[in-house]
Amino acid sequence: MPSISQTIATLQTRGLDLTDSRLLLLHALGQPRAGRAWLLAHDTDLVSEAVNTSLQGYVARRLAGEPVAYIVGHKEFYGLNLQVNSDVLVPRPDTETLVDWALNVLEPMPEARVVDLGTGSGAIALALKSTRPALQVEAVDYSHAALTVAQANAQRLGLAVTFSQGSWLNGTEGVFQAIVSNPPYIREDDEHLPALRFEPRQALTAGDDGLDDIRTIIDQAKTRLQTGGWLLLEHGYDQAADVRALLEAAGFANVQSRQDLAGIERCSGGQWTAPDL
Ligand SMILES: C[S@@+](CC[C@H](N)C(=O)[O-])C[C@H]1O[C@@H](n2cnc3c(N)ncnc32)[C@H](O)[C@@H]1O
Repeated sequence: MPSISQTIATLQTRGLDLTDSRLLLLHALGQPRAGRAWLLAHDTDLVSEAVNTSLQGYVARRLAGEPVAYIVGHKEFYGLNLQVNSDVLVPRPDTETLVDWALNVLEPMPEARVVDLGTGSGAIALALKSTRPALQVEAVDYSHAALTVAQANAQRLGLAVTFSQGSWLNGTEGVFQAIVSNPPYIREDDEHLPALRFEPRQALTAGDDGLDDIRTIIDQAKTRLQTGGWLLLEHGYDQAADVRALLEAAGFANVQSRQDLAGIERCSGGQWTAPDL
């Protein structure tokens, strides 16, 4: 029987990166909460035949392109361990930029009412609530299946977020101090879609230019933000100028963008200062 360190080395020779190799092995070993330190402390332990059989199944799925988060059933986002399945987008590290920006604009308003549109696994809403417990956080998704995942994450983490089903702001009532969303923004003919085939299509695409949902959200937000309230949107790597133009055309002020971890403008937003329409 091979040891843990030998098994990880073998997985890497088969084309898996080190992080995925460790995550899949921990999953096969029934140690979902353990990490690199646990593996190092047990590096000479032997991997049983039964564990290895499970592991080979996981490796085959990963090599076929399935995200490792779906195989192991969880993903870390903003320091939270979120459970995920194929009903929700796998939360991306880049989306933490949007959370940082929202927390920044909400700094003077610790008890603000804020909504996360298209919450998926609940990632953004739960990150906001866990960092600022006094915020009144709501979250909407069109997908019942996604809401089931998000609600389970909220319950497990003990975070009081209000979830509702609906289409963008139609799932909510009243006005907000901030509206935050990572909506679908990929073009229907985008060449990268095949690589994302394991994730729900309704989480990914938004019309010919990828901006259909962003247009809808901007239009709805105009009557659902308190004066001075912020609309903050994640978008594609080449959409910042278009999203800023849409926000400005809709009457938003202080329109600006934020860069992701790779230095690319991936979030844009503005403040609603015009009179209600
Ligand atoms: C890109 S995913 C973002 C998921 C999560 N917020 C995140 O950042 O990981 C977009 C989400 O929007 C949801 N969605 C798509 N159309 C919607 C609509 N009309 N109203 C509300 N949510 C919608 C999808 O179900 C999906 O969960």
